[in-house]
Amino acid sequence: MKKINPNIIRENKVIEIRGLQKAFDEFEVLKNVDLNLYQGENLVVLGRSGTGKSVLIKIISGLLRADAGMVNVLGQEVGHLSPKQLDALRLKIGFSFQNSALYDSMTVKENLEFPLVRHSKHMTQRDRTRIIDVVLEAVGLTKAMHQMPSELSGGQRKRIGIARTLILRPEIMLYDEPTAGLDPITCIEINKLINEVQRRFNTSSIIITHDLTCARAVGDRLVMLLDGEFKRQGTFEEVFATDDERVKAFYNYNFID
Ligand SMILES: Nc1ncnc2c1ncn2[C@@H]1O[C@H](COP(=O)(O)OP(=O)(O)OP(=O)(O)O)[C@@H](O)[C@H]1O
Repeated sequence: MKKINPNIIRENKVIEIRGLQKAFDEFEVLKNVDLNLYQGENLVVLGRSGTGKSVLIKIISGLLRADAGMVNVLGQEVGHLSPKQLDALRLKIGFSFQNSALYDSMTVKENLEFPLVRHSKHMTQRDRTRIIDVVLEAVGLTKAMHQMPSELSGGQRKRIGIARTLILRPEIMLYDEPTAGLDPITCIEINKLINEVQRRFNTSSIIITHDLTCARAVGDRLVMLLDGEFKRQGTFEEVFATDDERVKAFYNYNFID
């Protein structure tokens, strides 16, 4: 189980969502979502397939518009931002997606350089190299600097994907299924890395996962989406201390073979 994280600042909500609703035609995916992400916190979002976790992430990052409710990210109401303001906000959010989508024709270094060249045009080559060194060291892959993505294992690619996300020093990290498709030992390494990123880069994170071992290792707090609302929240033990069959089924799926 994760130790108590002393770096969470509960007075400071980096994400605040109230009464969020989103439907596609008749299908109400998010019915009434309230959510806080506190500064320095790792928040795990659990939920069965199709419950709207990705829709939630897309609304937070302004890729989808909510039908109703308030979504405030880093002090800004996402639904009220111009495209330019949204782009600026997105630079403060790091996305780590399931297929870390590295450019296959570029070396690891070139992959990491790409966001810097694009978004920090006035940075010197020396500063770029320094930042690349910092993030590669943080993910434990300094030796992979000149390798091609095809020469890396799935776990290493995941690490480089996280390094590329960190390179612009985001305040918020969004991890979508960070351990999907990885073997159990590599999962443990990625869980450690998620906690290390939180500690070292002082990020606040939302981690979407079905993997309860991951949830227990990285989550300071967990929330579970059930029928379009967050009906359970707390520590791992608190979330699963219930007779609700839907929650029990989720637990049993993970821990009983
Ligand atoms: N752009 C869209 N248009 C129509 N329906 C959509 C759209 N995006 C998502 N949905 C529907 O919303 C529901 C929730 O989708 P979402 O991708 O958020 O699920 P999820 O909880 O992330 O699932 P998974 O764990 O499988 O990724 C699904 O039924 C999906 O078909």
